[in-house]
Amino acid sequence: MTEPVVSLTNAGLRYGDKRILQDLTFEMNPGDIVTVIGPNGAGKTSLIKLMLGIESPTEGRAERRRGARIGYVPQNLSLQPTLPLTVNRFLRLATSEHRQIARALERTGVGHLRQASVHYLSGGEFQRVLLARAILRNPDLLVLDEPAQGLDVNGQTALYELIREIRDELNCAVLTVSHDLHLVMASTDTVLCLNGHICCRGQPEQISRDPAFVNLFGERLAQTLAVYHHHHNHSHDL
Ligand SMILES: Nc1ncnc2c1ncn2[C@@H]1O[C@H](COP(=O)(O)OP(=O)(O)OP(=O)(O)O)[C@@H](O)[C@H]1O
Repeated sequence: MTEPVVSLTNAGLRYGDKRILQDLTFEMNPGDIVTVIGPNGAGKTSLIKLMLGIESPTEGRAERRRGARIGYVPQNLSLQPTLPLTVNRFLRLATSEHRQIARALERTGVGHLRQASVHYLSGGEFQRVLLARAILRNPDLLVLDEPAQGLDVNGQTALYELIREIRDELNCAVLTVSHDLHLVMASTDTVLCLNGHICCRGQPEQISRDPAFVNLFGERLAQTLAVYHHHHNHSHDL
């Protein structure tokens, strides 16, 4: 059996007196696509911090496989607007390997933007540049915090398809945080429903019938989502 890329065992997190996360036990293995959903303040970003090792659990354990490489696409990244910065130079902050940069940009469909200014990219283009940056070193775990924010429906679908293709090629584990439940239901293998603790988890169809999910998101939404899960066998251009 292969060792999980990252695992949490009864992990909890407190900030001072405030308990943010408790009793989290789950692991990510190569090829897994897991999406974390939950209301505002549920601890989704805090969970990512535990997985990335930015925060240490105040209870239980968080472990990463020795030598595991992690690629991270942040929720938002503000770049100093007065600083001239091309896409190429932005990625060179992460690696000096020209070939890696070219390959990653081609892979995410924005090879033609290499000399463009990062300040003039559209939301969808910038997300793809961030994704290229995250896959520069062939990560074992790709973590994306609301990657489809601000994209239109076609852009979101295309981005999720791209993430799935990258998973197939790199055989990495993918952990995503998303607020868009419809998209989640259509594009992930496993949903982890978080509200300080793991309320429920499983395949999208299964989850949408789980009482804990219905309780958290409401009957009507759960019913719409139950019929939403389907497989994409076609692609959408940006
Ligand atoms: N460094 C910190 N110190 C104290 N409290 C914090 C800290 N970081 C987060 N929190 C609190 O932890 C809780 C969970 O925050 P977190 O950002 O993980 O939630 P989230 O599910 O990502 O929320 P959202 O969907 O709104 O982005 C919030 O109540 C937040 O105020």
